[in-house]
Amino acid sequence: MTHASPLPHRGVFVTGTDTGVGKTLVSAILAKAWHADYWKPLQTGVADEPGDTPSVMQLADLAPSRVHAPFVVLQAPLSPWAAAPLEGVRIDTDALTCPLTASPLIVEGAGGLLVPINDEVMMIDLIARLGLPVVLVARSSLGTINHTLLSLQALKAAGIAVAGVVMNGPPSAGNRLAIERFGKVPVIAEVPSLEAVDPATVAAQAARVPTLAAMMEAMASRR
Ligand SMILES: Nc1ncnc2c1ncn2[C@@H]1O[C@H](COP(=O)(O)OP(=O)(O)OP(=O)(O)O)[C@@H](O)[C@H]1O
Ligand SMILES: C[C@H](N)[C@H](N)CCCCCC(=O)O
Ligand SMILES: [Mg+2]
Repeated sequence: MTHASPLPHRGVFVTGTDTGVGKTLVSAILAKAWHADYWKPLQTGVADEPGDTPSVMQLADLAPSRVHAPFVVLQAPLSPWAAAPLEGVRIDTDALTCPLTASPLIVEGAGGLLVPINDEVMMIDLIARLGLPVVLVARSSLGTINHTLLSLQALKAAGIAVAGVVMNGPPSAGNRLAIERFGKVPVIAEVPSLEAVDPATVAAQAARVPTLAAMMEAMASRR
């Protein structure tokens, strides 16, 4: 497959304040909303579950050609740094570049920003190298202010553009206000607790997110 880093307007990197915070659900919502392709380059934990790629394909109802195979798939439900040596794998992040796509691309990370990929490279370093702006997924509940502001601080220090935060879980106006005020980034969507996570509920949430162009224009106007 031919790979090249896409231009910034060509998509986003979906990261989170933690593992299990809702990155895959939000990636499916954004892929549906923006008619985007999806790529999870570093997939761990397939000993326990099929992985995020088939989930997004099903939830966003994506054709197989819109879903790009991971760069590395590892069995253990651990960071890539911990899971790779268990299988004798060395992850060469220099060889890791975005697939060339005709549509915008949603790239989903593994865990949060300071998850190690190998002895030298962390998730945040990979994001910086791929050059896509970030959508940060955060829990809506108590404790999220600290986790979200720490993540935003790390992104700012690394010079990574942040398109916005998605808050996942029961809406909290107070937590949203704190994140927007102290983080100086917009909350672009609030995804409530869904009774079912399926293509219909994903489509309903997709109808509520801003367009990719509007989000990118707003980001550019903040610079
Ligand atoms: N708003 C929500 N309503 C209902 N269930 C949710 C919601 N958000 C996430 N979940 C469920 O919580 C679990 C974890 O979410 P998800 O897989 O999206 O997390 P993740 O950040 O992608 O994790 P990982 O770091 O493993 O990639 C999933 O079973 C998902 O369906
Ligand atoms: C297996 C799991 N679902 C994720 N893909 C990997 C999360 C690694 C998190 C590491 C950590 O922050 O402690
Ligand atoms: Mg995921």
